[in-house]
Amino acid sequence: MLRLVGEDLACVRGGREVFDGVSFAVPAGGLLQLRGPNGAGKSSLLRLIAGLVRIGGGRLDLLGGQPDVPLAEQTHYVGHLDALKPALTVAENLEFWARMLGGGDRPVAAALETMGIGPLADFPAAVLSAGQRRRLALARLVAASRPVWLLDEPTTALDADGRDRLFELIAGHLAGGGLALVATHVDLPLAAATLTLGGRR
Ligand SMILES: Nc1ncnc2c1ncn2[C@@H]1O[C@H](COP(=O)(O)OP(=O)(O)OP(=O)(O)O)[C@@H](O)[C@H]1O
Repeated sequence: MLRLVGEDLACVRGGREVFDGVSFAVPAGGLLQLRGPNGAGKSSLLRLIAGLVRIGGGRLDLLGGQPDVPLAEQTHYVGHLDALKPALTVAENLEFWARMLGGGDRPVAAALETMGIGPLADFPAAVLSAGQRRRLALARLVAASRPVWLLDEPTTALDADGRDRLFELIAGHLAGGGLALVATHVDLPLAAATLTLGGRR
């Protein structure tokens, strides 16, 4: 069974230790909520798991995953920067991401519908509002399926409908045997374990 295990993890950025001694285990169907004050290292931990920040110490393993596929390629990381190409349409942006992520297994139109932005498919991404951009970034989760979701403040800019769609998406992912780590300052209406990072500034 799938299980993401971090043992005694350390992270150094810009020559400064952000955290050390961080351990957790998230099983299939599990949600780990990352809490802690600004600068505690929540984003750094997600980026470390996504392979975007080097591991400074400790071990990180995805047990029961695809042994020949690097962990980073089994994760979906949705960060603060929505990383959209403004000149492309909403649908083209998602097609681009689905290809990048090796997905395409689910139709782009359905992924846009899931986040309630189907009618915006042919709009240039440049004209989207902050909440619409966030919905498009989250639609990537649907367009390409990966077992480990790493979501950094995913509720930012979302209205109540957007949040409901996001929570439904996460719940469906967990019910399907995936797992998720979510850095957030708000309480999620989903059963979750909590990992609180300290506050070295
Ligand atoms: N690219 C970087 N280079 C050097 N240091 C960085 C970099 N990014 C973040 N840091 C530092 O790492 C520490 C942890 O930052 P991080 O963004 O992981 O915290 P966070 O818990 O997600 O904070 P927030 O709640 O504000 O989003 C901070 O001290 C920050 O200055």
